[in-house]
Amino acid sequence: MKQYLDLCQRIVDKGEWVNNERTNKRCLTVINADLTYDVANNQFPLVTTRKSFWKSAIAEILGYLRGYQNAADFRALGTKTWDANANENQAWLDNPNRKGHDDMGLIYGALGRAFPKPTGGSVDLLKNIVNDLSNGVDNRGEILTFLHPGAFELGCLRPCMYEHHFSLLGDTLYLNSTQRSCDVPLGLNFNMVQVYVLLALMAQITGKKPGQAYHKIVNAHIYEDQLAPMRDIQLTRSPFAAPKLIINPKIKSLEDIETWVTLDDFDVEGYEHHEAIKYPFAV
Ligand SMILES: Nc1nc(=O)c2c([nH]1)NC[C@@H]1CN(c3ccc(C(=O)N[C@@H](CCC(=O)O)C(=O)O)cc3)CN21
Ligand SMILES: O=c1ccn([C@H]2C[C@H](O)[C@@H](COP(=O)(O)O)O2)c(=O)[nH]1
Repeated sequence: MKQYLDLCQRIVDKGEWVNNERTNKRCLTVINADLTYDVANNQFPLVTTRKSFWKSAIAEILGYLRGYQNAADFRALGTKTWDANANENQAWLDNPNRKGHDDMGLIYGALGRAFPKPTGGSVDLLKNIVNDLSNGVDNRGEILTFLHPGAFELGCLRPCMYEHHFSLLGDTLYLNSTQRSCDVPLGLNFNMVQVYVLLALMAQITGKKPGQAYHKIVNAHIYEDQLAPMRDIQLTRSPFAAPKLIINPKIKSLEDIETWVTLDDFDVEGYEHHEAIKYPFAV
């Protein structure tokens, strides 16, 4: 939590204003931040200086792992967070590749679960990684990527957290996740949860011990209409201790994640938080 607040404070104190064309808003911006999550000791990086809707964040990452590309599928899992990007962004509404209401196009898991090969056909990156790790193999390239520059015009948004690289040292699993663009008041709340859950879940289904998760952020920003609530409300609050994440131990395979896992299989213990803050969302 301290590292999150430090990043917010750094943006407020040292950020530079950058005009963003896609959203037509200005963003107070810094370049490069490195966050670490202690999954080994179950220090769940949930924001406590406002109420965090952690179940929505887990629904998003489950949807990515399942290869979803439709906002209705994300709603069925328990989050409405993709509705606006699927249905309210004019550039995507005008894009001839959009296949109707709720379509998000070729994004995130839709790419990572069927990454097109230059020679034809596709690779299920996630399945290969799970197979390797389950067999104790780390080929130094256990990379789940959602980034395909040739597919940008086929999706409603380029992936923000675009790469997850898994590593084994003995029977301990590590994760390095990379994010190109980060809406710190809204998105990062979720992204910290997602990096943590991804390592915890992958360790559980491959029979490894979770170690640390390292989260690299390149462009970290606060939109102009989010600055006052961040600076004048959230940053004046004192954080509470980190809660614990409980994952149903019956989740044992990638197939479990693909078929029956729901948000009921996740719980948080000891979550003390301040009141919710409603931050504006830039579409
Ligand atoms: N501008 C922007 N910021 C983002 O963080 C973001 C995007 N766009 N587009 C793609 C996804 C969607 N994400 C979202 C979308 C909405 C919320 C949001 O409204 N959060 C509220 C309430 C969540 C709830 O009730 O479930 C919050 O207070 O955290 C968060 C992340 C993250 N990503
Ligand atoms: O997981 C996510 C997804 C999105 N975001 C934020 C980062 C930016 O504010 C927007 C995406 O806009 P781009 O113009 O494509 O950079 O969404 C996030 O923080 N986390």
